Amino acid sequence: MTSGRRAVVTGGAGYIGSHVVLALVEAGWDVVVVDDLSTGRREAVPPMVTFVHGDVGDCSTIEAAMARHRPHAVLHFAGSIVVTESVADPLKYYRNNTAASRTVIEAANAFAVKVFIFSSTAAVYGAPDGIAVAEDAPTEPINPYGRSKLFTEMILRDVAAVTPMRYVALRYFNVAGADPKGRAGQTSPGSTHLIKVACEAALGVRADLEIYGDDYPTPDGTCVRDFIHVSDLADAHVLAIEYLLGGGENAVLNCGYGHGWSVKTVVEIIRCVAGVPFEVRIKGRRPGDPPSLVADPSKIRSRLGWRPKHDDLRFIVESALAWERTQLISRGG
Ligand SMILES: NC(=O)c1ccc[n+]([C@@H]2O[C@H](COP(=O)([O-])OP(=O)(O)OC[C@H]3O[C@@H](n4cnc5c(N)ncnc54)[C@H](O)[C@@H]3O)[C@@H](O)[C@H]2O)c1
Ligand SMILES: O=c1ccn([C@@H]2O[C@H](COP(=O)(O)OP(=O)(O)O[C@H]3O[C@H](CO)[C@H](O)[C@H](O)[C@H]3O)[C@@H](O)[C@H]2O)c(=O)[nH]1
Repeated sequence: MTSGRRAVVTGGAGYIGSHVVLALVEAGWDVVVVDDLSTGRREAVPPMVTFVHGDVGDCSTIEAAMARHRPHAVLHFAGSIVVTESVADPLKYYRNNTAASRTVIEAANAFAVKVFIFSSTAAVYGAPDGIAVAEDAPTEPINPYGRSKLFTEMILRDVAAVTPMRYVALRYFNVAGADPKGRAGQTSPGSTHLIKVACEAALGVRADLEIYGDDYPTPDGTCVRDFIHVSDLADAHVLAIEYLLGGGENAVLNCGYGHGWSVKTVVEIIRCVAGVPFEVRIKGRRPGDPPSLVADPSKIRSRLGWRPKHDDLRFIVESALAWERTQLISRGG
């Protein structure tokens, strides 16, 4: 049964958005997805969810969706997400992440939406020291992707200061894994994410895995990241909406578990869980990669009461592998 509350979810046909849509439907929300399918898939949107095909950077598209559906909340996932691409084509990122977000925020405001949840990123911190980073750490992004998201956080802060809109910007660390019930997973074509790529290598979809740099100032020389299961992240979104509806103040919150794993360790765990010794090649550093990014998650725990259920890298990998196997079967592999 629905609660009569409606959410517009931009980018809801993508990896994270599709998991959040499932969580919202389970929480009783009516959901409208607006997505241009540039990296998302129509099949990722469940049948009970309204789908609008269009670019959220186009004000007539997003305004029409707001006018028609009059949402109580907007969750804004749509965007471009590849750090190296942002280095090569910064204008794409300032258009699709900053300018398009401005358009979505403007449309939400025009239709008096009071609750706005934004997909931000740990990339806003740049290259912090190896210690877990809290939200009040300096924001000094080292790539256009991180800057394009930080600008949107700034727009939100300025707009919320003079309107009734309230927002939560969630700074995701490295999102991985798939829905434990097998209903959703990562499908973006040509994904560059470590766990996705390594699972594809383990299943023979790719010839090998390249490790980008083993000369970083980290314990084993490879980069360190804080991997969060996508379903725990989805739960954080539902809690963030409830928090704002309950009168919570604007907030910027880290989404991570608070411990880091090196690229080499992740690869070893994937080899072990998959039971296949796929080939790994050490390559040079990838442009835009910080050595270490680990969250201090104290604030999201205290502010939202968020308690992750899947803080276990083996479980994350198992769910990602299970999803990849279903993709192989559906492709007839
Ligand atoms: N995956 C991660 O580890 C990670 C980490 C930090 C932040 N994020 C952020 O989370 C959000 C979702 O990321 P994801 O991993 O699900 O990526 P994704 O590529 O799977 O999803 C993005 C979705 O947005 C859609 N989209 C892109 N531009 C659009 C536009 N202009 N209009 C309408 N739809 C558009 C795509 O078709 C896709 O469905 C992004 O904003 C990303 O920056 C992701
Ligand atoms: O084939 C690969 C893929 C990745 N890596 C390494 O694995 C680490 C993680 O890389 P990912 O591409 O999986 O993720 P990023 O840390 O680059 O970025 C991810 O998390 C960020 C926040 O931390 C951003 O939000 C971004 O959208 C999201 O892609 C990096 O050191 C990268 O060099 C490899 O060695 N080989």
